[in-house]
Amino acid sequence: MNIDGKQVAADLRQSLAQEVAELKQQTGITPGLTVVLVGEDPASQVYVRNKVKQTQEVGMISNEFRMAADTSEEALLAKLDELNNDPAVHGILVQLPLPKHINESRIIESIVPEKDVDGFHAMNSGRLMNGEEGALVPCTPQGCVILAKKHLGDDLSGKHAVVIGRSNIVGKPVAMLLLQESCTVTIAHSRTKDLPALCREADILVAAVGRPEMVKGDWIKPGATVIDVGINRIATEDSKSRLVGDVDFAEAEKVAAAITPVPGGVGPMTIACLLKNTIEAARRFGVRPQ
Ligand SMILES: Nc1nc(=O)c2c([nH]1)NC[C@@H]1CN(c3ccc(C(=O)N[C@@H](CCC(=O)O)C(=O)O)cc3)C=[N+]21
Ligand SMILES: [Mg+2]
Repeated sequence: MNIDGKQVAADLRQSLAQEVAELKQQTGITPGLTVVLVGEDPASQVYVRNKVKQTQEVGMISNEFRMAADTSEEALLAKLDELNNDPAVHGILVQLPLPKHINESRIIESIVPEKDVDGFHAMNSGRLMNGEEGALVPCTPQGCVILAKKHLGDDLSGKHAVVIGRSNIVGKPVAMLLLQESCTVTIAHSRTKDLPALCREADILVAAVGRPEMVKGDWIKPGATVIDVGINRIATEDSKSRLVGDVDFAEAEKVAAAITPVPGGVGPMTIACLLKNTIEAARRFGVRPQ
């Protein structure tokens, strides 16, 4: 069975539009999301365009700043300082990866945690790790858990979740969320021994490695729930390209009980959860207009 992330994301955005309308009516605050894009990567530009469109569709304010690829770290920090202090901006997203001459973690830590809608700031990741209230939680991991629950129901307790990938953006935070759901969590990575055998133990398999179709059908336990985070563009014979996940979908769908497709799985959920975080930030920290 396919888990239809596109549909789940559309449903979520519809309820977010309702929340935005209520927040506006009750407080006069319109949630505002600002995306900062450094450089000209065409894939990033498509992604930013989708984000802008969907932000506006739910009734939020969308702003976009494009800076040249050779922008200095100081110039980017100055821009973020301005956005940190702008009361109309509730969420700030700096599109990653950044050009090599810019120190990514320095940039992430310079966003005030209250506006860090990616949830990458140490204050937010620390709160997530400590199980404290009030963390802004990374978007893709939130999307993964929502999609897993779509198939399995709200109670994930006792399930063995295997997460392949240990990035700060997906692997580590999704593992923390699944632990919070009382799963038994294993984090696997490039040095893991006998990865196929480990994956075969998983009730919930989250693939977040960025290697096209790496996870094969015989890595999957019959009846498992497979969440494919990978978005890999590969060349096709007709010299075009197509998107594939980290999971060999054709093989895996025969074995799994449920699997997220690529495209139309986790990707749309990431954007919907970004909007959700921005509304949350506006609700908690937004200042009523005078
Ligand atoms: N600070 C930061 N935060 C991010 O969340 C972030 C980032 N930087 N850098 C780039 C990656 C990538 N990413 C995607 C999100 C949604 C889709 C998405 O919606 N994909 C659609 C279709 C894509 C297509 O057709 O090209 C899908 O999977 O169905 C893709 C990619 C967020 N990222
Ligand atoms: Mg890795």
